[in-house]
Amino acid sequence: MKHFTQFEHKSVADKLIELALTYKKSPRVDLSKGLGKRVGCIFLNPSLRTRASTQIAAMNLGMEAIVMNMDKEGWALEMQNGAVMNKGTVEHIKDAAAVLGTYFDVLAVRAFPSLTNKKEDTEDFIFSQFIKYAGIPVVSLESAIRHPLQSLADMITIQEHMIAGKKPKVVLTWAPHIKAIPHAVANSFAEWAIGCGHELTIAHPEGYELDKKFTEGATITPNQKEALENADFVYVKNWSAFDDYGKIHSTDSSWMLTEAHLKNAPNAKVMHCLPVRRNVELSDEILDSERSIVQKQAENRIYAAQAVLSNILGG
Ligand SMILES: NCCC[C@H](NC(=O)CCC(=O)O)C(=O)O
Ligand SMILES: NC(=O)OP(=O)(O)O
Repeated sequence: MKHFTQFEHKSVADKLIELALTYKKSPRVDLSKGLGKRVGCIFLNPSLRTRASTQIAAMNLGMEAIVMNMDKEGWALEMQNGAVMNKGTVEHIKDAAAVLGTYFDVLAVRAFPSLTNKKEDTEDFIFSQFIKYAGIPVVSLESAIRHPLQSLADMITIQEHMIAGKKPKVVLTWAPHIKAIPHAVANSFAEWAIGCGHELTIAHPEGYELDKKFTEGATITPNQKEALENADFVYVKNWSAFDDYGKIHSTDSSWMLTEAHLKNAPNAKVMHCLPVRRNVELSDEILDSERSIVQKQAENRIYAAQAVLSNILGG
């Protein structure tokens, strides 16, 4: 594997899930694999899970991880080719990424969307600049359009909790939020769930259609109640409008998932990537109940990252 940026193929996903579960049983079984290797974790946006789990994953492989919170402690990066840099930006991505490429064996990057420039965001412009100029393998720590390490952890978590021999009904439901939120987690979850062969239903209010390239193969409905019937896994997530790019069309609190929403889904496990706005997206009663597997997802972020780094190291 060169870069890790998106779902490639079910066979690759299956191998990564299997390797992650091996590491979960014996986290340090490959402790010598990454000795002498370094991963640079570049954050252009905040993080709790991705930041810590990627460092732990690297340490479990004997790698050194260096984290740079570029949004707070780095030079302001210029992304536009040919820019006359006489304003706020200090260093061009061409120069910065090339330097990072000489310091590290693997580069891991978080670069959220602007939610104002649809063209640049959908092309994953900023993230692609790192791939273009670093010259080493690049891992996505959430880009403008995808969050593949989250989705891999989600697929591992579903595999661990599904009933053997029963094809689970997986539902991705939109939830309210107070802010305009990226599409990356929802896009990626759809891409991986469909790619891994799960039966996926996506429920959202009118106006919240996701980019079709991620949702082909899913059943899409504005009827949350119907979607939730007999669900086995319910992934709760807010996203802003995609067509009317980055806008908030609804804050309808009836979409917040509560126990009452799940009366026809007695076995449903509830998922969220975290951080979650309690009692806005999801109720306390669900998050604090046996239904919630959000902590399992967060734990699996370590082994997802470890499987990906191990695969990139090769051997
Ligand atoms: N990395 C996981 C989620 C990141 C981002 N959440 C946020 O921006 C939450 C911000 C807030 O709640 O204020 C998202 O949903 O795409
Ligand atoms: N789920 C997730 O990516 O969390 P962080 O934003 O805290 O890294």
